[in-house]
Amino acid sequence: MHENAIVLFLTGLVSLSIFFYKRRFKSALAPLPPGPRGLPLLGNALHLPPSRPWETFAQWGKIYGGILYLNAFGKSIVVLNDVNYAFDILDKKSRIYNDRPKMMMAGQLVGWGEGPALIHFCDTWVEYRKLFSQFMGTRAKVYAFDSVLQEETNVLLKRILNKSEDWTEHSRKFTGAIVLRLAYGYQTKNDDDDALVKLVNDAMDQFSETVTSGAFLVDIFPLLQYVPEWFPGAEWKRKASRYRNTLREMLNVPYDWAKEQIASGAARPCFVSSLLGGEKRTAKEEHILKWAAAGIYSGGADTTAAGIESFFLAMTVQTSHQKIAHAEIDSVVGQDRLPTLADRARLPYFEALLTEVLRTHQFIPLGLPHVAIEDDVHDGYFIPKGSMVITNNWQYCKDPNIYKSPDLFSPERFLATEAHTSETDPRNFMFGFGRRTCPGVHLADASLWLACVSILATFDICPVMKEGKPIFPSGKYMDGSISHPEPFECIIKPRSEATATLIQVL
Ligand code: HEM
Repeated sequence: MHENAIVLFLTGLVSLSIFFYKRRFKSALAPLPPGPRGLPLLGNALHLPPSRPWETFAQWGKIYGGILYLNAFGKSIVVLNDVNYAFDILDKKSRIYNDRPKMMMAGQLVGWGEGPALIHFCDTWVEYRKLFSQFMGTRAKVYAFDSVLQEETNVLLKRILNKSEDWTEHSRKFTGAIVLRLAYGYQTKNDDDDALVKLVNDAMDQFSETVTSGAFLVDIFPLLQYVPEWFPGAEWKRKASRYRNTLREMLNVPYDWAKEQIASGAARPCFVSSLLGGEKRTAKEEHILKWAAAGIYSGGADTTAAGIESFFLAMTVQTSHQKIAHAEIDSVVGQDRLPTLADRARLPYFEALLTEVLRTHQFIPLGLPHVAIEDDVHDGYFIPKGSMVITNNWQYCKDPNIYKSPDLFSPERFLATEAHTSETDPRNFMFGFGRRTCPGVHLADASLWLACVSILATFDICPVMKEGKPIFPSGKYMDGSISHPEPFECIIKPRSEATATLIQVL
């Protein structure tokens, strides 16, 4: 017994020594990636841009290269400005880069840290990924829900026809309705008064507010989490508690509704019904299912809506490209029916146009941060364990090494001809990297395609005219991890009487 303890003690000591030796060895041999020089204790905290950080990161990239290192209050941050670093580090070494940073306000105090997008690398996260893959892991699985996508697209077109100026709101309702139907089988009726839609939207707004980095001091000084709610000035702590309650409701109310539907035999096919079935589940299994269903809503609604808004923005400016797409849709689909997912392969110009919109309008400019779970040396640089690794997707789309004349809006770059091959599809990186890559990629791709092609098949989108001159939108994007275009006006009108009638009779 006594000998065993000594052996255990010595083994532990040797492992620890090897660990520290390896770490020192790695860091001694390899320097940290280059980056702006920081101040003692604060590091680069004062350099970190409060707004549109992707632009500043790209400028630093010009000075320091494709990989750069920052430090904020002792926390290591590695920014990848070159997509090849992102592929080599986050895809090829995915095993050691699939953690997420601890977000004190959104993750810990409000509670989103238990959900699929923010949870640490652990068995529960593996379970989430399995469930997503079972339900929507391939294009074919998502296309099996094409009637849901088609019905909600019809509703979107009707709303645009009735009140075109509210197109932003319509886009959000469209994506919200799809994810609620797919996650819970819940079909929104009059969603202006729909309590469930309001509940999930409130939770999502609160998520966006709390997940924005640097918005809450507790994210920078985690010790503040121990401040009691009654403490003068601790409004943020009381806010965390209110938001936590909204989150709990958002998790439970739609899930319990879906369970009742299953029990009464009225459930529509959806994520919860397909995975829960009629079987009794353990509390742990239910917990995972509940969070995974909420992950579909939180991951899918705002992101895809930002994509549709970006499409409206691009079409307002790129009117000549819009005309070419109109002609293609007319020749393949005509004006007496709407396009369907089955038409996709026969609309190559529209496909290229949408791809160019995605390249030129990056609405998730920095992806979601990954965290290194081990020390690493990459390309001669030391990346310490715990480093937050950020991909600058915004910069990849502007990189002249990937795209010829990147500032030019040219769908043709994605049309392979005998003379040239198609350039890199931005979908290869805009959905993330490694094992954390977006599990909703096929759903996002299908719903975005169907909404945008149907809008173009039926409407003309043009700039507002003032004194005979077109007023083009600024094209600027707002701050936020999901970045929406700054509000702008455009004219949306039916292309013909035939397309207006087509929508009215839907
Ligand atoms: C155009 C729309 C969308 C874009 C651009 C997008 C993009 C992304 C990105 C960049 C990430 C982070 C990947 C990484 O860490 O490397 C992500 C994660 C995620 N997305 Fe999406 N997404 C979209 C739509 C959707 C949809 C429709 C769903 C759900 C059905 C969804 C669910 C999720 C979830 C659950 C995660 C977290 C995955 C994890 O951490 O393991 N997303 N998405």
